[in-house]
Amino acid sequence: MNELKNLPAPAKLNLFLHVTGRRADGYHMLQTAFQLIDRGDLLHIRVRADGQLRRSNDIPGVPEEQDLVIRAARLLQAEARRRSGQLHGADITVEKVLPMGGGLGGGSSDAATTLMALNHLWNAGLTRQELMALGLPLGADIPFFIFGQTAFAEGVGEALQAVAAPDCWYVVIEPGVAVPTAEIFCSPHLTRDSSPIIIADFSSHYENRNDLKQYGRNDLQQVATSLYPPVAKAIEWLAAYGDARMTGSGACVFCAFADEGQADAVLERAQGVWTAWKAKALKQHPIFDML
Ligand SMILES: C[C@@](CO)(OP(=O)(O)O)[C@H](O)COP(=O)(O)OP(=O)(O)OC[C@H]1O[C@@H](n2ccc(N)nc2=O)[C@H](O)[C@@H]1O
Ligand SMILES: Nc1ncnc2c1ncn2[C@@H]1O[C@H](COP(=O)(O)OP(=O)(O)O)[C@@H](O)[C@H]1O
Repeated sequence: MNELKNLPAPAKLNLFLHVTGRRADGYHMLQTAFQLIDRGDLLHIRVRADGQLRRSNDIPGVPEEQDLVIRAARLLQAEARRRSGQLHGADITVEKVLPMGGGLGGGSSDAATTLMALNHLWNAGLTRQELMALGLPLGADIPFFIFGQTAFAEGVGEALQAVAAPDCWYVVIEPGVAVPTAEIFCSPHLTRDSSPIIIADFSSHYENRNDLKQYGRNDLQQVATSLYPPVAKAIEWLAAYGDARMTGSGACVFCAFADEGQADAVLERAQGVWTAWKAKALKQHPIFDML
């Protein structure tokens, strides 16, 4: 096999996100729950015999050399060469569906899908753990996408444990602004001292409830909403239907619904007001069934 088409790179939602401290290097310690959803980018990959790595399409605002997909492929190419002596190449097409700077982890998910697919196509033989470690320096969310199940995460997001979360639908609003992650973490107004929780608190919250009131909060939300008023407006609008909150460092906002019909009803009201869509919670990364 030398080609894989329609490879899924699903989005994530941060069901809650607490900032518990700051490391000496300035990076923030987090506790979060990552949820995969059934909306995402699509990748097409074809192996090249000449050892070159190329992106086959243009992504406005993301030059080829900065694309996380190409950077991830280069890391794996070097590691595979170290192990087998062979120089592999590929052409990679990325069909972007997810907004950039949306807190949906699109770039990280594209990179994770690239690592998993190329490991398979090149027969590079890295374990899942090795792929997670390879991806981490490119983005803290990449290990989660390779882990591929709903997860409780600590550290900067790389210490992962599988957890059960509600089987539900989400309505997601794209407020129409891109929020740079660094700007939120740099803010002097950011709360950085949330008390650490234990994983059982998160799990029992969902076990003991019939409603979909979400666990904890997103500590990045206050800073993001004060810098980006459309994010605040989207939360305010969606909060009429449930517990609305921001994912990651924003800008996207989401709310959980027990069934698809409820999500459809909210989407109908959003028409003409917001760019919004629904997505189902995924139990597992859809690429696992393809490789
Ligand atoms: C906030 C989260 C939550 O899932 O997701 P997004 O909203 O970006 O999707 C992630 O932790 C995003 O991690 P990552 O993807 O590595 O963030 P980057 O955009 O590379 O980080 C940009 C900058 O934000 C700061 N940063 C990032 C993560 C972190 N735990 N502490 C930080 O202080 C650093 O200054 C870093 O240089
Ligand atoms: N393949 C890619 N897709 C999206 N963004 C990318 C990609 N490669 C690099 N980037 C850069 O990463 C930034 C963050 O994008 P993204 O991961 O989509 O958002 P977020 O981190 O808010 O979830 C973008 O603004 C862009 O500059």
